[in-house]
Amino acid sequence: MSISTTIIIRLEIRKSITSFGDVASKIATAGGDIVAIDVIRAGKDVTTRDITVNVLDAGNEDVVSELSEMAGIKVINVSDRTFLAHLGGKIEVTPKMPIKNREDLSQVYTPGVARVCTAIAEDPSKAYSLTMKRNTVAVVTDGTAVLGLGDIGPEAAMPVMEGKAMLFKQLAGIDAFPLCLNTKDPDEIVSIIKAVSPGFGGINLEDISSPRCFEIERRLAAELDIPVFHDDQHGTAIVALAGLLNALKVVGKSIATVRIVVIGIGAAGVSICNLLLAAGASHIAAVDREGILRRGVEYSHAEWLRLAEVTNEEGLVGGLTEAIKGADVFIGVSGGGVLTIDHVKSMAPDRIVFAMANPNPEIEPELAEPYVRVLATGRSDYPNQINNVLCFPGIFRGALDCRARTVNLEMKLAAAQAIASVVQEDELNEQYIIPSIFNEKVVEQVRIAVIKAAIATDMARRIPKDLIS
Ligand SMILES: NC(=O)C1=CN([C@@H]2O[C@H](COP(=O)(O)OP(=O)(O)OC[C@H]3O[C@@H](n4cnc5c(N)ncnc54)[C@H](O)[C@@H]3O)[C@@H](O)[C@H]2O)C=CC1
Ligand SMILES: CC(=O)C(=O)O
Ligand SMILES: [Mg+2]
Repeated sequence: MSISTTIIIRLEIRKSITSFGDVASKIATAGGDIVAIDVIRAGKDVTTRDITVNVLDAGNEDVVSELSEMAGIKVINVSDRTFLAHLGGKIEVTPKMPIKNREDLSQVYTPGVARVCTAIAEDPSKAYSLTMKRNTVAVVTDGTAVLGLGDIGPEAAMPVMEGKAMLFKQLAGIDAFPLCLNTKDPDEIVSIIKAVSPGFGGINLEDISSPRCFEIERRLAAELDIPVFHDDQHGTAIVALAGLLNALKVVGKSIATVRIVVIGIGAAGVSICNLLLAAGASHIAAVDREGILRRGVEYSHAEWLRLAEVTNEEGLVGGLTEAIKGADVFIGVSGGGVLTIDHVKSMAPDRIVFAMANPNPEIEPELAEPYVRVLATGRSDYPNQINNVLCFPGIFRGALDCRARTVNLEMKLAAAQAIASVVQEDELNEQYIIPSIFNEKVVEQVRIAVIKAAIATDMARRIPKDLIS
């Protein structure tokens, strides 16, 4: 599947030779979709226009080269809106007050700042009130499992981490810093994160490949007293559970009895299986490259050995083809194109398909749609976007506000219920099982649910004013 993108083509059109109508039909024939036209200069014979065109990546060159070959047309420039949005990066640090004079300077900087430093040295917990710590999260990656792009390195991971930081800020008011590490060694990653942790209220691990991600998260959670949350594991699992709870209501089935196939038993897949089991699922087939996980096989991967004990109670042998036959639910967190139409057709009636791999889902939505009752992807350009962005802003807002020690199972289950409950029963339908990330209720409801669960399980170190009863 190609990813559509928007390009802006600046053209000179010599009116005595060709017309804008000819240009428009050439763009359409080459597979482009005109979304905006701006006149830059209108001369007697030559007009200059910026034409904004949606194209499939693969078709990008076709549109431009076809235009270049037209008589009376000169292509001046082509720019890609997505790349333009990334020029110089997407985030910056902004001071909360201006430094206008010497008095301001001596307050925010030396000598005044020294008294504040001394106060924190005497009582380190004051870092929460006198520094940005209480509202700040590190978004840490080693660039090894960036979206479904794989091990593309720490520099190439930056745009995703900057994007996560933007979402933290816009959706939950949290200041998040991307930290892209030039090491894949779990010992080194743990020790770097521990060393930088004093300045942060929480650690969001992102796009660190499995199985290293499990050990890294476990060690950090045990050794740090701030929440450590691997977004690809738990954020994804929480949103998948929320979507599934609502999808099951739409088709009138129960989580305890449905047969669920999860493919891609990496960071996201392991956590999805764990959370679905905790939420009452009892028939899960977990499938990876070595086939359906089953008891008695000596997997090198500790999480697979553990999952093999608690899934696939039927002892199914084989791969996706065998697992999906008669299944009610497919959840994909593997890679693009793994699921075929024949797989989908072999499922039970009222099929639920969550094809969540990014940027390309396990099956093209247009192909699957005629055969499924509920379809969701991880992308923003189709209905039912099951993406961890519905979770991480709210879960960290809640965890930071109650100064949670960790994010435990109860808090995760509460977050999933909260996301699901944003869609009211009378609004639920096949096309609307999960709220939009722009639905303002999401972050607030997740925050409240997470804080309540943290208080109930003794994980909260303070109760925010609005929740003191
Ligand atoms: N929609 C969402 O919110 C999220 C989606 N994802 C997507 O899920 C995918 C996996 O992400 P992670 O778990 O972080 O990566 P990961 O690298 O930890 O795990 C991927 C797993 O999928 C397996 N896999 C890949 N291709 C397969 C195939 N053809 N058949 C069977 N197994 C296969 C790999 O062996 C590996 O175990 C990526 O495409 C990612 O973009 C991940 C997190 C959130
Ligand atoms: C959404 C996300 O975190 C991922 O695809 O890795
Ligand atoms: Mg991710």
